[in-house]
Amino acid sequence: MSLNPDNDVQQRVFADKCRRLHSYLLGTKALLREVGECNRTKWPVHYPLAQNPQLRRSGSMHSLDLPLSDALTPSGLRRATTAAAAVDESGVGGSEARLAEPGDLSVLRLDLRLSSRPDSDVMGSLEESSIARLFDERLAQCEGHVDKLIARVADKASKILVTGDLNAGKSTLVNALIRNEILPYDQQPCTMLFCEVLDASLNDGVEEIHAVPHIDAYDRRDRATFAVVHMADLEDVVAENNEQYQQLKIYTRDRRGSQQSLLHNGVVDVALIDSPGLNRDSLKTTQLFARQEEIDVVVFVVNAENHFTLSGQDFLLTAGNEKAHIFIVVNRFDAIRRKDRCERMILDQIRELSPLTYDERDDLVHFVSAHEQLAGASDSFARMEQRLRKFTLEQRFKSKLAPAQRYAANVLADIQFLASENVGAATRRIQEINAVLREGMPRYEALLSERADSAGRATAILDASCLEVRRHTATHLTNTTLHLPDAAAKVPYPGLLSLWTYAENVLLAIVRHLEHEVVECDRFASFTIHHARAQLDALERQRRRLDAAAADAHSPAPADAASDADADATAAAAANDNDSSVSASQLASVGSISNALDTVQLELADFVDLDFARNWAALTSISASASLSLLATRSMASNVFGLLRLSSTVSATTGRRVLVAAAALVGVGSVFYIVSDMDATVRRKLSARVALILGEEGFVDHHAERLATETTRAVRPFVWHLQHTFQRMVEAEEHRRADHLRLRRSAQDSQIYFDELRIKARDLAGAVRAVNAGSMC
Ligand SMILES: Nc1nc2c(ncn2[C@@H]2O[C@H](COP(=O)(O)OP(=O)(O)OP(=O)(O)O)[C@@H](O)[C@H]2O)c(=O)[nH]1
Repeated sequence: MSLNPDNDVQQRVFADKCRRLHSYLLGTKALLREVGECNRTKWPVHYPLAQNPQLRRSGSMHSLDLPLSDALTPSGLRRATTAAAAVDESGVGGSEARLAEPGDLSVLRLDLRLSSRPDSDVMGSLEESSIARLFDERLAQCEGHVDKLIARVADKASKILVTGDLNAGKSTLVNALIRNEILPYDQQPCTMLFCEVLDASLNDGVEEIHAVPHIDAYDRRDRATFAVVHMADLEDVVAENNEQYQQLKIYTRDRRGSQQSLLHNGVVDVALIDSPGLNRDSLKTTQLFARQEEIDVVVFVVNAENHFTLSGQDFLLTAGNEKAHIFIVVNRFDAIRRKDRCERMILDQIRELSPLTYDERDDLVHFVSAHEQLAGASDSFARMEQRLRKFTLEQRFKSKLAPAQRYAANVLADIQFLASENVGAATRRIQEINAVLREGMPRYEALLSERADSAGRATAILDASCLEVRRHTATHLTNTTLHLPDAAAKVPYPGLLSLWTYAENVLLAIVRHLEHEVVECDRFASFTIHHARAQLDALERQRRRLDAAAADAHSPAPADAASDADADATAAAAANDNDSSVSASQLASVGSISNALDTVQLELADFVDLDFARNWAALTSISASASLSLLATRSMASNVFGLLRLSSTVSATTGRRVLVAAAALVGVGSVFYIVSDMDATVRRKLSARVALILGEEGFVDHHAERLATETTRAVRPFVWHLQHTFQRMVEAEEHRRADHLRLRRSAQDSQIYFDELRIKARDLAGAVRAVNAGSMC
């Protein structure tokens, strides 16, 4: 039977609101998941530390003055002044500072109860990554809660959780509400597990008690999922559960009609859940905190003799995150002597803890005696019962949907707030990166130009050194081969009898002289190499100064100091290698001279010079009477043939005499000349032969090329080293720039993402608000 003539319409409207809210809750969950994904993989969500007043004053936290920040939580959606805020103002919140400012977070606030310091101080000491991790956990919790809300909105039944401090009279109250003393009660704490009281019609009309070990697996039609408890055993099971059962399902019958009964009311299935006292133990209390999230209506029972305990305050603050309205029953009021004073004090507490409940205190706060009601009718109890019925059945939006709407709105407000914060953070990041890139550009350009300049100069030093060594060696050794007789002339002539030894000594002296001159050329090459290295060292020092300046600009740590040292060691090793390779090459070259000349064998021709053309003057002085026709010839053989021809043209006797005399004269003169000029002949002939061999062997070109190559090998590692280190500097700078560009790209993406997120959250919040405008305040 309907409570209202328009009941069907109301039911349809309510069902439509359920459907819409259900879909918006799914949207809210999707946004939470999106933010979590972004926080984990793309951009650790910047968590505002605005709680610290000093930081806020310094302007280093929220950038509320950013262009996009005007799109912060719309005033209509901004959560009502939270109970948390009230706690801060009153100071009854203890040492755990709560958010108090309208721009602060509520649902997504990281509740760090690590110490007695305010949250902001704790946050300040945390790494950004730790905050991101904590925030991720918070998002997951929040998503879990939204899941529960989705289930609650989808569930057509209404659940009323009766909770409060130990011994406040919760069980007595439930009994009074169903007019059946089914739940055990006692002066000492006795409720050890959740007892859900349902109408027997939900169990096919059978009054029965099911003890459920695993509530998620419970199925009333499957006896394997519960144990039936006899009425006589109920007290024992409730009082001494020993964790055997998670919950009792008590199916009972309220003999009253649907107009009076809360359980079978003709509108909606209702379950009354009696719970263990709040401060029984921490496990039970935690379960209770978690349980209230699945519940539509919380009836909070306060012992009038004790007022609100700390656990009670804490519970109300937590529940207040989504339930703006909490039904409060101040029980055992009969035991209070100064009722007005008690009432005033408790209402004062409620005003601080749940302002919206306080605003509707006539409907939501009741001072009763459940005990008296059980003993007989009580007006105050009847009034309370009637208001609870109304709150649960007629104001179902307020009791069932409004908490979900409020929670979703708070989540969406938090997302908008965080999105704006992160748009600001991303904008600041982009500006910082732009500044760094701008400042770094001249340095980068200078580095590029310095690298090009140094590379050009280093290559020029190398080329000039090689050219110099090649030219010097070619010139020097050419002169040396032209003046070999001068070297031979230094060998003392021991006389005709030691002529052979003299020739050997001359040959040796020529070889020694050549060796000496080659060594001279090597020395010149070494000098040139050292000179080139000194010039390259100067360039390297200049590069290091540049590197140190760059390192100063980027970080206090010296850039690539270790790797530079390695590179220096490599260059030094290469240089040493090349030093030794010069010496080895030098020895090899000297050896090669000896070997080439080893093949020079002394010959008779080295001692006799028959070239009369060149020796004509000497011969004429010795044999002035010789026939001029003989002088026209140029070789010994020609002389002989000339003599033979001459002898045939003169008369026999005279001619023969003259010829014999002339021949004798020439012969004696020639022999005398040959003998007297034999040392010069040896020097000349051997020098000429050696020069000829050296010419054939390409001696000058070989050494010019060899030393030029050696010079290149010795100098080039320094050039390479310089180029390499410059290259590394440029690459390091380019990596830094690439990193900055990547970070800027990421910040730009985040800026766009969070701006879109803010708009999505704002639109969704508007839709959530529109489900039942006015129900959220
Ligand atoms: N004077 C008076 N006593 C009451 C009232 N309601 C309950 N009691 C007594 O208070 C004691 C505790 O009542 P319970 O209903 O067991 O309280 P509870 O909050 O369920 O206790 P736990 O579940 O153990 O935390 C019992 O002795 C009740 O008889 C009341 O309105 N007035």
